[in-house]
Amino acid sequence: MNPAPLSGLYAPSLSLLTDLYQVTMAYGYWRQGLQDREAVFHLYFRKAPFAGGYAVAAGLAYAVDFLQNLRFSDDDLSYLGSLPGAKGVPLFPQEFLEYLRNLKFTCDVDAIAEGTVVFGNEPLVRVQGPLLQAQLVETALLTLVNFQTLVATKAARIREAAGPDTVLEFGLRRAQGPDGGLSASRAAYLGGVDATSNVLAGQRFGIPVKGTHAHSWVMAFEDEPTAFAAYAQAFPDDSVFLVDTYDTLDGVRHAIKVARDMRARGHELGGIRLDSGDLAYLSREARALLNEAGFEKVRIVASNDLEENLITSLKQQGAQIDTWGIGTQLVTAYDQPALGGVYKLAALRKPDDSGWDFTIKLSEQLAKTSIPGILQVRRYETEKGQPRADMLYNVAEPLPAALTLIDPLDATRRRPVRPDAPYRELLAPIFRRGELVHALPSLAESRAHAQREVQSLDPSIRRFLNPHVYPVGLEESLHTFRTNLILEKRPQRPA
Ligand SMILES: Nc1ncnc2c1ncn2[C@@H]1O[C@H](COP(=O)(O)OP(=O)(O)OP(=O)(O)O)[C@@H](O)[C@H]1O
Ligand SMILES: O=P(O)(O)OC[C@H]1O[C@H](OP(=O)(O)OP(=O)(O)O)[C@H](O)[C@@H]1O
Ligand SMILES: O=C(O)c1cccnc1
Ligand SMILES: [Mg+2]
Repeated sequence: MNPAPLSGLYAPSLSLLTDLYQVTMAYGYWRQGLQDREAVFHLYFRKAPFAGGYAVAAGLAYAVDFLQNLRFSDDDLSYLGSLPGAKGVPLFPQEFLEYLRNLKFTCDVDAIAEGTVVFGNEPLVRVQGPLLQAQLVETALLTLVNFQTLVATKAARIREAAGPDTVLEFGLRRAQGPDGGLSASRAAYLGGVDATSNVLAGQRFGIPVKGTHAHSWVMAFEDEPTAFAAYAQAFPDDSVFLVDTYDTLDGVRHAIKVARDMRARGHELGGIRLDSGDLAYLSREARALLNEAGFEKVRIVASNDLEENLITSLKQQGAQIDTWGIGTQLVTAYDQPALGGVYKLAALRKPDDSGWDFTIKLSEQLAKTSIPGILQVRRYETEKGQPRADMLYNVAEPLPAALTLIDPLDATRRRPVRPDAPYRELLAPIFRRGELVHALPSLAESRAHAQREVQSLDPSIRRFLNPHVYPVGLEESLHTFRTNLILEKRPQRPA
């Protein structure tokens, strides 16, 4: 068989996109007769990435595709059946594989919409259903949501720095492989860039595709003016010249010369691109040369290892750049290459069906101790829609009349909730008993939602340096329950 490594990469029916231990646990649960015990898991991260104040949720559309197509094919089952245990006997017996063959995803899934701003400890996805199934999907959900949330957040930061300028994503060549490149282009667009150079992402997701040309184009001709003229011949109305192959300001002069010829033929040069040197100085000089020659509308594109802090600095230096091309730093989330999202068991139906056992993972660090319950995130907002504070609460327990938020890391930090405070609930039903019950928005709609969401945050939470910490609290009765559960589970050793 000749494997076609790319063709299936995004086919969402990747039922073996998992860690082996999910399948071994599934078999173990099945042997114990625990496969259908109702369980609740939450997917959440603990700290916003890039030392920032927020994250932009992304990846849900991929997760939905994955879950909708969760079915073990004959190929999947024969592969699992071929796995040997230590003594050479198959790791998984045939009866279990038959069980998997008939397995249908029947869980309830609630999730926060893509593009919504989210904070540490908030479940982005909640899965409730048969223990075996809810466990089995852990790894896929994490890999689909972690990376895209990370890149969407990076893109939102770059958008913040660029303000109204155009931002182009140029990352495919430096991405973490083809999947990294494709899902990064999607997440970057969701998070706020305007277009991508990645043509496959354009085709698959409808993202606008844009680009200039490389240094090799200039090097392939006898001199720079000839190269520019040749490009203009091919693209009389869609040319952006890369001017820094030999000498940037000479390059600008050559671009102006060709732009004059273009204008004489009824066409206009779109822009020039700077890809090295002092981008602040060179862009100012280039702008002056272009304006003097009557080319005020020719855009100045900059690229070269840019990211949000450099963009901010260049703007402070008076750079005359109106289009930012960002590759490596964006698609690899260079300064924080992974979001540490986790998936934790938070509730199990009691064996006699008389209610829930809420479960907790203890840790030496309170920050890593999980939150028990069947959680919902309630976002309190001002009348103008500015988020003020989020409350995590257990939907399986009645809410008291008077609500207080308690910081999960410092129980002395409390905020009473005004009884009339407007709010919205962030987790919305996506699947009910395995059926999709939610019409997913288009990528463009999620992108517009992300822009509104980020803009609605107070600037103190959006800033890059030591952002203000957005308040996320546990509802008081949840806090009390969790504290008591920690005390109950933690061994009390005598001093
Ligand atoms: N005015 C500026 N202030 C701060 N950083 C800048 C400024 N101009 C450029 N930079 C950044 O400095 C870094 C190094 O720029 P430099 O011109 O040395 O590029 P380079 O990688 O050496 O160029 P080349 O790609 O031609 O080798 C890049 O990340 C670039 O974005
Ligand atoms: O810098 P990034 O944000 O990753 O943006 C993409 C980079 O890719 C291209 O050149 P490449 O890096 O391949 O060659 P160069 O470094 O010689 O310009 C382009 O000219 C940018 O510099
Ligand atoms: O179109 C461009 O200018 C481009 C595309 C990919 C990488 N760097 C630049
Ligand atoms: Mg480069």
